Amino acid sequence: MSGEMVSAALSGEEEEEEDAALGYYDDEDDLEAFSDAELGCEDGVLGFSDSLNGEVKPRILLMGLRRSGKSSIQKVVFHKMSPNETLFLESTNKICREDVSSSSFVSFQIWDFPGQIDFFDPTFDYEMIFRGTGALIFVIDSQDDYVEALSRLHLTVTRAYKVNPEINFEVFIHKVDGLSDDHKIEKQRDINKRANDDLADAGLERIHLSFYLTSIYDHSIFEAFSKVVQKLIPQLPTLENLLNIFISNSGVEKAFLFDVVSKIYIATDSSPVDMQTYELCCDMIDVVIDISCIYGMSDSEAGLPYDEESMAIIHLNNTTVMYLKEVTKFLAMVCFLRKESFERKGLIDYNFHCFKQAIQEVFDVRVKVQQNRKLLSQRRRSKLTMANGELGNAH
Ligand SMILES: Nc1nc2c(ncn2[C@@H]2O[C@H](COP(=O)(O)OP(=O)(O)OP(=O)(O)O)[C@@H](O)[C@H]2O)c(=O)[nH]1
Repeated sequence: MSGEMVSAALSGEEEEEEDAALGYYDDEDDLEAFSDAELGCEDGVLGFSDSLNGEVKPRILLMGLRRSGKSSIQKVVFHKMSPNETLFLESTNKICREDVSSSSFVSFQIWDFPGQIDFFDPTFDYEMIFRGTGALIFVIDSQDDYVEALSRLHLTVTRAYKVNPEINFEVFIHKVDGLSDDHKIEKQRDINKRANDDLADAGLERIHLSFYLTSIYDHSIFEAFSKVVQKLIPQLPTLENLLNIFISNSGVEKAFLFDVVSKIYIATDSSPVDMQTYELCCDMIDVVIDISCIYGMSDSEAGLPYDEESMAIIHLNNTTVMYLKEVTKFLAMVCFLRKESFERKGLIDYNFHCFKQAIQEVFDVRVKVQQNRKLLSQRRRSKLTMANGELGNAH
């Protein structure tokens, strides 16, 4: 009965285009607007002008003073580096940009600006950088004196806002692992107040800053990143709704949609998230990927050992079952349910199948819109070229 309800609610088109679904987020074909020389970049994987890609793959900048922890955050979240190894990371001496986009749902760029370089130098095109940005994360080292960091935050935020008022400004009060709970709250209150006072003095109180306490030594950095990314996903309400329908019809207590590489959750149902549940999900993803890496791949294979066959079941000692299943190339669902509910695994799997189809339909719409816009702009361009040609002949 419940299965039918879900299938009725979720199913739409009959055809299942698995390959298309798996390739939703590939945006390399669309990177056309700026040449590498204009961008001053080294690897050339960039498409600032392409706002559509920005919608499907949220684009995020990570900025902050020297040694605030930017590279460490990137390495720990996206490269599975252990926090202790970041002690040996070398400081970046020039403006350095790195893309994290090929293996994850999250498209993410780190702009590492060494302290002494003025990135508002007229030869440096900051307008172009901010124009295509969805979120700007500014990292402040909470264990250091943060007066300079706050003035740079103010400068960065005000300039960025002028270029693109749509940017979400996210402040990571970082390295809080060394602080007591009271001290953490006190730091957050102080930084929040000073940063907002500076904006008010400049008559810019409409700029909204969000603050997070983070550390690479626990899950707070993943949790904060999840919240930043979720704000940039236009399909979020639909994803949440689908997860709500799925859990209520399957006897599941909690379900998360995870980006497997980064362990960022891009959506969850509307019941509250507690940190422990989230940490368990992260641990489960680690176990699945690590075991698959060691035992699931042949020597010739490369890349992430994660495919449509990927799934795992873990029975906890408190009668809770954790169930992980592949949704797309980058995404997995992790759910929590009671042992009794798991006896109806057939129903859960059927509902999951409907859920997966619905997710594909959601992203299909985006792909179609993207393709239509591309076609339209191509037509416009060729019309313009023809008109110019005719004008040239008339002369
Ligand atoms: N205690 C603590 N130390 C951290 C944390 N994150 C980073 N660090 C340390 O901070 C130092 C600087 O980190 P980096 O990641 O190199 O900082 P960065 O901002 O990239 O520095 P530049 O490349 O100079 O701009 C390293 O020794 C890290 O181990 C954290 O959450 N807690």
